[in-house]
Amino acid sequence: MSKHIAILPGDGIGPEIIAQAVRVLDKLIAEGLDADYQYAPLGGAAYDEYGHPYPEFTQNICRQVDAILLGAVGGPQYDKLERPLRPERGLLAIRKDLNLFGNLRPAILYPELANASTLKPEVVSGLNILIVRELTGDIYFGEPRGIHTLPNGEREGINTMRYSESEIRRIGKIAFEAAQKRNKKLCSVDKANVLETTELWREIITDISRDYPDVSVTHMYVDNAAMQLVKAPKQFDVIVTGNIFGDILSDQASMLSGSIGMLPSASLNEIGKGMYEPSHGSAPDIAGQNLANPLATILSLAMLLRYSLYNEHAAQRIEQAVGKVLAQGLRTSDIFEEGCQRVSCSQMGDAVLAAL
Ligand SMILES: NC(=O)C1=CN([C@@H]2O[C@H](COP(=O)(O)OP(=O)(O)OC[C@H]3O[C@@H](n4cnc5c(N)ncnc54)[C@H](O)[C@@H]3O)[C@@H](O)[C@H]2O)C=CC1
Ligand SMILES: CC(C)CC(=O)C(=O)O
Ligand SMILES: [Mg+2]
Repeated sequence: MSKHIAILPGDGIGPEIIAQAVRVLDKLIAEGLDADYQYAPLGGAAYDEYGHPYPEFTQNICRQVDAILLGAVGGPQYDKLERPLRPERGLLAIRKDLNLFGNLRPAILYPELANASTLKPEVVSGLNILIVRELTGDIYFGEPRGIHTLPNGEREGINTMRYSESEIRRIGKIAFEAAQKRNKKLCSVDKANVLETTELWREIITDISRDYPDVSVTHMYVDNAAMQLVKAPKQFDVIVTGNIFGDILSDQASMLSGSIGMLPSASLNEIGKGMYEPSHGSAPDIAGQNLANPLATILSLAMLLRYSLYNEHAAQRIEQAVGKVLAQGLRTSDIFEEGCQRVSCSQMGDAVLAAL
């Protein structure tokens, strides 16, 4: 049965990087992949067209399809809008609406990029970490929130960090199962020395660990985890953490793999429906210049094929094609080094297509 995909280009570099991933998808469809796709706006693009960052038009499409491929949202022109209308709220809304609580962010260093990392090659060579980030809870969603005026006339900003036991259990399960398929090491990252929310997090992860005796579990405070990721990143196999800590640590981990332009992601619900997007944002500083690295988006398409279309063969073909173009010495500016050939976003797309 044909699979349906929604393509949400979004804002900034979103349309440029998505265009390259869609060329790859087109080629797979032309060669027999049983899938079709349609476009819908999200974020600032949706606000411009429909007055809302996650309009009904997009909701109706995204609720029906099997998988979604997203570019990125946001841009300075939207930063003065009231919060509920901002692009980033559209992104949070679609994640919540589709219950995409399980965010997988693999930080893998392609051997050819060992020198692109800002860390010494011996610190990062062979790096292969999976960050499992909870995506629909925590301080990004907790109520109350807002900016209020206190009785003394001073303003106060409020956000609320919250996690229920069931939310922790379901992300914990995903992380333990992922660790079982890898090197069976799970590090749960929290701030249980200070925050009750994460005291509960640690208690529940410890409780679940009894169901996975083959996985060795450690717990680490987030400040130490940030330091250890730079000091000795290869000590980690799978990291599980909440929404805000995972957001920050995954950007940090991206630099271990050379560039944030290399880090794909999958956001899954309980029935395998997923939204796939690069871990980076809309990069307004380079938007419209054909400079962005499209590989994180192309690798996100590979994850879509693996986790929502159950087509491991096509996923591996894409990942191998990315390996090949890096081995050929082609580099967008973010991963460029002496002796390599600097290419644009669309030229990188050309090369991946040719290598497929
Ligand atoms: N998932 C999403 O849609 C996300 C959206 N955002 C939004 O994106 C906008 C910009 O946010 P920033 O904090 O600047 O983060 P960003 O990730 O967009 O950019 C950070 C830096 O990385 C570079 N960069 C990012 N992706 C790249 C790529 N594919 N190739 C080459 N260089 C790349 C940018 O040029 C910039 O220098 C904001 O409006 C923010 O809210 C931020 C993070 C995630
Ligand atoms: C709107 C933000 C939570 C997006 C982001 O930074 C991310 O998902 O990594
Ligand atoms: Mg982020």
